[in-house]
Amino acid sequence: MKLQIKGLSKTYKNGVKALDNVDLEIGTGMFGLLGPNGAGKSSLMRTISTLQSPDSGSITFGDIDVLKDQMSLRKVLGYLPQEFGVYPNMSAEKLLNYFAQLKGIASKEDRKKIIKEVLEVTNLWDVRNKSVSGYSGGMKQRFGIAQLLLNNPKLIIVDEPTAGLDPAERHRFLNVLREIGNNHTVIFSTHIVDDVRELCHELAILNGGNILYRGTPKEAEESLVGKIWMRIIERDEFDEFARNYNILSSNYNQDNTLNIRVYSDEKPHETFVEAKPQLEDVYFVALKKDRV
Ligand SMILES: Nc1ncnc2c1ncn2[C@@H]1O[C@H](COP(=O)(O)OP(=O)(O)OP(=O)(O)O)[C@@H](O)[C@H]1O
Repeated sequence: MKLQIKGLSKTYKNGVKALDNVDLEIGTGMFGLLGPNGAGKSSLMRTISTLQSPDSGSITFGDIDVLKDQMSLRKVLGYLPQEFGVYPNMSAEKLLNYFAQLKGIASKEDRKKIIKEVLEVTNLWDVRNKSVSGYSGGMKQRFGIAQLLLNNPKLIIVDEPTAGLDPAERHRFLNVLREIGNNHTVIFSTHIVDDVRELCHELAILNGGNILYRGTPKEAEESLVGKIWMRIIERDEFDEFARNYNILSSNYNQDNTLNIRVYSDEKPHETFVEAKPQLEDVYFVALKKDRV
């Protein structure tokens, strides 16, 4: 089912324009919403999830008019907010049983079946008898996915789920999402470029409430072929290079030198070599252009 967002705007009471005439179309699969802190990702996610209202615009999911018929959307929605709050001292299995009852799954047999399924999908089956309050950050995030899968949602929204996870936990979490993305519409917000590169077949870059880019990661990278240039400089040369070139990113080498990546339509200087564009370059170019 397709999610269609048109002309969505939101200005908070303090005058911050969090969403500025956002148009976005999202189909089945993993969709990445990439943007820095404060870009408006959570505002967009909360609006789609019917937790807050926009000032103007429309949202439809299939034939559901999301802003008018919030209940219909909630029935098919699975939402994992940025902060899930505190978990009680209860085993994962018991807690899921409780959530399943809240979600109206009346038959004990049905609950048992779906709970087994969601524990297996999220790789928590072996630790189902352990208390969720004692889970690691990554396990808690996977539990968050398990609970939202209970009512078999058609639209899944996860807001910055990998923030604060260690690399192994992040990897495990992304694998779970990848599995789910095969047959659901999943919107996944993050400020981590690698999350999107590894996982999403389509992405949008959001900043200042505006969509700066919309397409596939591959198209995004191809759009910068011949425009990304690299060279190694000394650390203390950085300021001078920053004045003369459009530096997108710089990384330290072990010997105190820096690798810089520069955006330019032409070779900026004979000392630069052409680099293969990466999604991270696309992200920085979009943010830089937005600032000009
Ligand atoms: N309830 C609110 N009242 C006032 N301003 C808000 C409110 N919620 C968010 N904002 C502001 O709106 C802008 C967008 O915030 P939002 O939380 O949507 O961004 P985000 O991309 O999710 O960033 P983060 O990752 O930091 O949460 C920010 O400037 C934020 O300070």
